[in-house]
Parts: sequence; structure tokens; C-alpha cells
Amino acid sequence: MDGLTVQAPKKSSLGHRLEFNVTRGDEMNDCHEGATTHFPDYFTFCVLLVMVSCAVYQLMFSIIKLLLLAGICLAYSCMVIFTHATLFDNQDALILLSTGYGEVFVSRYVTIAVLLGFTVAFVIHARQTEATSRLDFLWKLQAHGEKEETEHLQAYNRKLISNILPEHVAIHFLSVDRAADELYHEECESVCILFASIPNFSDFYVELESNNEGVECLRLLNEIIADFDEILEEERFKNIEKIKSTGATYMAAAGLTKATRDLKNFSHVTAMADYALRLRDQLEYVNEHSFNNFKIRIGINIGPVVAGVIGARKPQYDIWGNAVNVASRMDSTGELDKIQVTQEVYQILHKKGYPLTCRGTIKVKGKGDMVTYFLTGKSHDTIECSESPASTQTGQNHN
Ligand SMILES: Nc1ncnc2c1ncn2[C@@H]1O[C@H](COP(=O)(O)OP(=O)(O)OP(=O)(O)O)[C@@H](O)[C@H]1O
Repeated sequence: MDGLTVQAPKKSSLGHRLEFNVTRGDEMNDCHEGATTHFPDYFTFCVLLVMVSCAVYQLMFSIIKLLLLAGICLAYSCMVIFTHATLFDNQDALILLSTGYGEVFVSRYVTIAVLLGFTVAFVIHARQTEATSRLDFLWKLQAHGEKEETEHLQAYNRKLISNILPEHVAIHFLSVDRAADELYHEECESVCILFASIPNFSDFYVELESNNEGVECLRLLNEIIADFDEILEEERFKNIEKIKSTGATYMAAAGLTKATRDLKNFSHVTAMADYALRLRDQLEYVNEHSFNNFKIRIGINIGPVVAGVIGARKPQYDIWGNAVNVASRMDSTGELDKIQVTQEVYQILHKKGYPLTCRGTIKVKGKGDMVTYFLTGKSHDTIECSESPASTQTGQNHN
């Protein structure tokens, strides 16, 4: 065999006399004869690489990593101590012979210590990675939940705003490029305004122990107003927008947008006339079922108005202008169970075939003398498609 064979007596660190038989030969050949390489660190590095590849694999439980790393460490340690101890001893002997310094059996223990050190470090790293991954997962879950909650809240707010404001105004308020403190207002021409009040509701409203301090009276008023709202849901009244209800007075307007204003056929005015007639029928229906004798008084006018939204915290859409004042006066100066309209409204409705009677000239505060009319029935054109009062909550609750 080519190479150098050294036999050296040596004392171990424990004081034992040891014999070495170290051969530095052709490692290629020696490979086949047995493990006589003098650089077993290569194997150690290979094992460390295996351990690294196992440690960096993210999608593995740290406990599995711990078992794997411990298994590798244990297996290699057994090889170092029992089956391939000569490799490490030979290396130590070579170092000892070539340098004169060193200690036999050192590299075995150093190798095991290094492996143990790496195993501990990898396990700590694995535990930290797992903790971070779990935390990430929880945060993602929380973020997802919060995102969904925000979306629900946004949808709810959108619905709420759409209920408080007319659709076109709600769209404006929900748009992102709107300045927060910008006053929303628009001028609208030819808007048909209706005021409907139940003047004798105040006689009905009494606060007694028997009616829960007036709450039962308010419940009935609420049902009447809800019925009026419900009628507006009908397709033929889609041009009409409820403005508000104040006490027993209901206010609505038709033609507030270009889409709902019909300057040619004045369908928004005829819709309002039909709506006024429906309100009267509805109250009759309520009276029948609740054994009351409420009377409605309605006033209608047409003209230009300014529409806008007032308030930041509880924004309220409203309309203002002389036409609104006159419409309110048509109600307040009207008669019970009658629909009083101005001359402008009369001209439109008359042309559309609605039966109207002239009331004559009345004194209107702030406006002087005005000729007014009473709308007495449906248009001849629409008489066929008359409808019965809505199947209202009122009817159901007061039967
Ligand atoms: N946007 C509106 N909402 C509700 N009511 C309105 C609105 N605009 C005007 N009115 C009503 O129209 C009526 C006529 O208004 P006008 O300004 O001519 O008279 P006024 O002297 O202010 O009112 P009043 O004499 O009734 O106290 C008032 O009763 C007012 O309440």
C-alpha cells in the first residue's frame, strides 16, 4: 500500500497508554477497503447541511423538526462513537503527529458537541419560526374578520344614508371626492309640493295611564305615517320623495331631479294628485279599522324650490322657497277631508282630466288673496286603474 504508516505510542488525557496505527494512503483506494479517510469533518459538514435543510423547511411543526434533528444527531453521534470512531481517532493522531499538539479522542467529542449545539440552535429557531407563523396566521384571521366587519358596517351606513336622504343625494354623500364641509344644495324648478296634516290628531292625543302615557296614540300615528310611506313604494309614485313628517303633518315633493321631473306631461304633478287622493282613502281605511274619526287636510302647490342638506351629525334633507310656503298655506288654510291646490296646479290637473272645483278667493298670510281649487277625484284617464287602500299594518293591528 502506498503511503505513510505511523505507529506512535501516546498517552491519553486519562493517562492510558495508547497505540495508533495511522495510515496516510491513497484515499480513493482506501475507500473500498474501509473508512480510512483522514478528514471526517466532511461527513460532519454533510450532516450539518442535512440538518440545515431540515431546519429551514418552514411548513413543519417544530416538534417534528426536533425529532428529526435529534434523530440525525443521535444517529451520527452513534457512528462517531461506535462504528466509525477510527476515522476521528486517525485524524486526531495525524494532527498530533504533524503538529505535536492535540489530544486523542478530541474530535469525536467536538463533533458531537457541535452537532448538539446546532441541534439546539435549530430547535430554538424552529420554535420561533412556528410562533411567528402562528401569530401571523392569527393576525391575518383578525384582519380578515375586521375587514368583513368594516364592509358590513359600510353597507349598513350606505343603507342608512339611503333611507335618510333621497337616492341622488345619498349617492352624492357617499362619493369619496366630496369635500366634507361642503354644503349640498340645488335649485329645482317646477317641483310639486304636498303638505298633508291630520288636524284632529291633537284631540286624539292624550296622556293617560290607560294608554301608556300617550304611547298608544303615538303608535297609531306611527302606523298612519308608515302607511303613507308604504304607498310611496308603489311604482307609480316613484317620482315622489318624502321630505319629512312633523307631528301629524306629512310633507312630500315630486320632481326634485331631472329624472323625476316631467316638464312636458307633468306626470310628477298628476302622480302627486293621485298620491293625495290615496292618502285620503288610506286615512278612511284607518278610521274604519281603528274606530277613529281622523280627518286629513291636504295642500298642493308647484314652483321652484331650493333643496339641500342641513346638519353634519343628523343631516336632514329639506326644501325651501316661496312655493313650499304656499303649499304649506294650502294645507293650513284648507278644509278637512279636502285637497286644496293653487291655480298653477289646477291648470295642469284640469288639462289632465282631473275634476276640480273652484273654492274662490281666500286670504293667505304673507301672500295676499289667492284663488284656490279643491281636487275632488281621480282623472278620467286613471279612474279605471284605481286601487284599494294598502293592506296596511294599521289595518292588521287595529282589526
Ligand atoms: N321646509 C319646510 N318644512 C316645513 N314647513 C315649511 C317649510 N318651509 C316652509 N314651511 C312652512 O310654511 C309656512 C309658511 O311659511 P312663511 O315663511 O310664509 O310664514 P311664516 O310667517 O314664517 O310662518 P307662520 O306664519 O306659519 O309662523 C310656515 O308655517 C312654515 O312652517
